[in-house]
Amino acid sequence: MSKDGLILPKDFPQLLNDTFLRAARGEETEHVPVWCMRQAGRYLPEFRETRAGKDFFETCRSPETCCELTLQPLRRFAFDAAIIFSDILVVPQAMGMDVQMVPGKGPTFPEPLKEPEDLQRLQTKVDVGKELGYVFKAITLTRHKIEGKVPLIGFTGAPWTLMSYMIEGGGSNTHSKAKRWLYRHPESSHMLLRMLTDVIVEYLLGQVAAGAQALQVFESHAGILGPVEFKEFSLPYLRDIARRVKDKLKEAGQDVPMIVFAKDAHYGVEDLSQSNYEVVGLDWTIDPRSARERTGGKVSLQGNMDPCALYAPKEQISDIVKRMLEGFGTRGYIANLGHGLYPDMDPENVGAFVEAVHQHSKQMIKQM
Ligand SMILES: O=C(O)CCc1c2[nH]c(c1CC(=O)O)Cc1[nH]c(c(CC(=O)O)c1CCC(=O)O)Cc1[nH]c(c(CC(=O)O)c1CCC(=O)O)Cc1[nH]c(c(CC(=O)O)c1CCC(=O)O)C2
Repeated sequence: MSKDGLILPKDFPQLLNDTFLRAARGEETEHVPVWCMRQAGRYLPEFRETRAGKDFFETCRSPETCCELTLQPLRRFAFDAAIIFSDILVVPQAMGMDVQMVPGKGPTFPEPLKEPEDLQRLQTKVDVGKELGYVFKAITLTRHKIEGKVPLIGFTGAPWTLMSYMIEGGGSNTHSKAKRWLYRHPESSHMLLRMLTDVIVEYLLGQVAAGAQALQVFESHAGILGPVEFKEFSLPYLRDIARRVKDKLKEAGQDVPMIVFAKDAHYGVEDLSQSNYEVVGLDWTIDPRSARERTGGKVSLQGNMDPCALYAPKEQISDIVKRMLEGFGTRGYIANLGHGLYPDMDPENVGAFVEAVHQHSKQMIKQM
């Protein structure tokens, strides 16, 4: 245990494939590592079978089921990393909000935050270990059961994305209720973003203590902000999270790569590459070569094939992957989609994507 009480993971099986971790740190690899956001998900028949008839958040609270769902895609595909099965909305729940996953509708908050006074409904001091201990248990169990095959990624939603859900009460096209707060109640907005940041820092540290070997922060709703609002309401909190998590981990002698994925935040790529994250995740609307130029070799990059390219015939997927690899280059690069897998995707095409990344990148690296 460190002097600050961060209990470090131990006694886990030895890691057999560290390609993903090396790529995150910009080190040499034999092939480009690949994983997919939402790789444990509804596109897999075995996922649908395990989830059948069970409430979504009940599933999230069962460490055994989360472990099983996390491992399912690894039994089919040669992914180079796994991401723990959970959801970003467990954080608002830990802060005292009721969140339900309504089939066919998605996340629903029966009592969203409407006015700044509603912040009083939130727990000010969240006991993260108590409220989110089930995620930590799932991580520890999965770290054992994964048998060192690949590293396990922990994750969280970023403050702005969670704030927008808490105010909108669910998904939204305009996010106008949440953005209204930014323009009308900037101080209360900052107060909520700070509260979320504090919980997220503890949550990520808890995930590492439980066994997470990398961390991804999802700012899924970055694109709804303009550059000015992004710099005020998203970026400072993303930076603060990485700095505080890294400072604590350093004290404990731990070095865990962190990935920031701010979807549709084209304008923020330069800033994100200087925000204490080792890896910047990209959606498919950014050209790989321009992302490399704009980040100037300061970080590794992750992404960014259009998920819909998985609807293409397999040979075409292979060509698209080859083009993407040529654009990013093979060093300091983690192949992924530009967003999560959709429920109607064909698992065979996911397999073709993974195979194409490995095959083309091995050839490219050999020819260097
Ligand atoms: O693969 C894994 O093991 C983890 C998968 C995972 C799930 N949720 C998230 C992840 C991490 C990852 O993407 O790899 C994270 C996540 N949940 C939501 C968001 C925001 C967003 O989509 O706007 C994110 C961040 C990543 C992202 O940007 O995609 C919020 C959310 N959670 C669910 C839904 C409904 C849905 O139908 O997808 C949403 C989006 C609502 C909206 O605003 O449009 C529920 C959900 N979470 C996960 C699954 C499994 C799957 O994808 O099939 C689901 C579906 C519900 C179910 O299984 O019944 C897991």
